[in-house]
Amino acid sequence: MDLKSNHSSPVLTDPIPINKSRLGIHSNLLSYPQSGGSLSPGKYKMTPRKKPAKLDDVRSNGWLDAMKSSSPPRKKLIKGFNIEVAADDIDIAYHSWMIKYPSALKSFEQISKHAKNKKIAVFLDYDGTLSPIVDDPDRAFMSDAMRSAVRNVAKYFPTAIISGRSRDKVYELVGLTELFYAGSHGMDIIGPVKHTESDDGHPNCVRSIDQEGKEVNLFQPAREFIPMIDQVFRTLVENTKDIKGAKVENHKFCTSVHYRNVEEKNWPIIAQCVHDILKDYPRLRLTHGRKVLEVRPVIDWNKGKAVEFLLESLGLSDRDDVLPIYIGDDKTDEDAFKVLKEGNMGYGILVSSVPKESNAIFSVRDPSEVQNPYQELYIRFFRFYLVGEEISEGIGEMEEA
Ligand SMILES: O=P(O)(O)OC[C@H]1O[C@H](O[C@H]2O[C@H](CO)[C@@H](O)[C@H](O)[C@H]2O)[C@H](O)[C@@H](O)[C@@H]1O
Repeated sequence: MDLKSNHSSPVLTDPIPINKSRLGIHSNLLSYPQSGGSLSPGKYKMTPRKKPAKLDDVRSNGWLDAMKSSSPPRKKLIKGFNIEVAADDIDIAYHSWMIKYPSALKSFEQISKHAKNKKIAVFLDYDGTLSPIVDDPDRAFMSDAMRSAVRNVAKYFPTAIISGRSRDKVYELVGLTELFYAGSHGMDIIGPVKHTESDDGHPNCVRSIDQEGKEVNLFQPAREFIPMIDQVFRTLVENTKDIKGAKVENHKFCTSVHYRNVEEKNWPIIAQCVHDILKDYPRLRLTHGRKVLEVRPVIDWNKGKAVEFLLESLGLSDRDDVLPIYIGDDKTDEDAFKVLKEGNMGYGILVSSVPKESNAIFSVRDPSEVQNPYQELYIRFFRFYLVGEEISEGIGEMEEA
């Protein structure tokens, strides 16, 4: 992305597109008045409803299907027979899927060779990638071993965390000062100061000071949505308070409604609460995560754009000698995989224990498979870059450095 020539804000201004996919519903359900579009705080529509009027919207528009498939069950049922498919069958399906998305562990040699004489930049999602998925989002901790692997790799390769959580929260969870952080799906980025002309005058980029007292660039393309998101967050807390297990998080530039701990029979109710909010706020839209509904501004910004922004800030864009690697596990990471794939500029690695379509090139099964090759990456590249040793051994054959 050329920041110099692209100084326009990613915030979509008037006319606000009535995007059917914003609500994910058929056009005849979009006859609500376009109120709430103004960003003036006095004009927010705040009509907390205890109970959604009807559940038909979310039943007919595919939300429930998306909610059910957002974090697949461990065991599959054969439709109509209620028989569990044997673990072996699931393994066979997984192994055939891996022909299309080969294991990053087994492809290490190929990745390493392609990385020869290139500068690697590493981008990491947090939940489901660095930390295992757990029931309570407040207890999604990464292990010390994972932290140390990330720290070691970041010594040699610029590394950024790009998370759906707020930047402060993900920083608190990771706790490494040597990384760059992008929160709220890339809508809140702290990146390096690049002392070039392209820094000047970007409307959403300001100089700031980080926790270490270092000068940094703070990029917040959805800044004007902060009060709106806060109001939506508060309304959602109020409207879901009687739904057992529901949890709402405020990430400053987006808000998440978790249904992992909600009984499945109540999923339509939670979906309808979110649906009703979106009807009142046409400048917000829905995205799906793992057992979570996320409400965010209708702006042309996502994790893929965040990767491009960070590469540009690091002086690593439009270069043949750069190899970005992005590791992530959910739908929001697909935007980043797509940027790398379409730009033919690096590798997306999907973390998934079940087969699913992706724009990633490689796969790993779970966070433990992120950590091991990560450590391996460090050891090998340390030798390769600093000691000049050829990369020839197969993975797993390495002794500890
Ligand atoms: O972009 P990410 O760093 O992957 O963040 C995406 C969401 O992650 C968190 O929720 C997910 O992880 C939780 C803890 O394991 C789990 O309980 C939840 O079901 C998952 O959806 C976070 O709480 C969300 O706010 C993020 O948007």
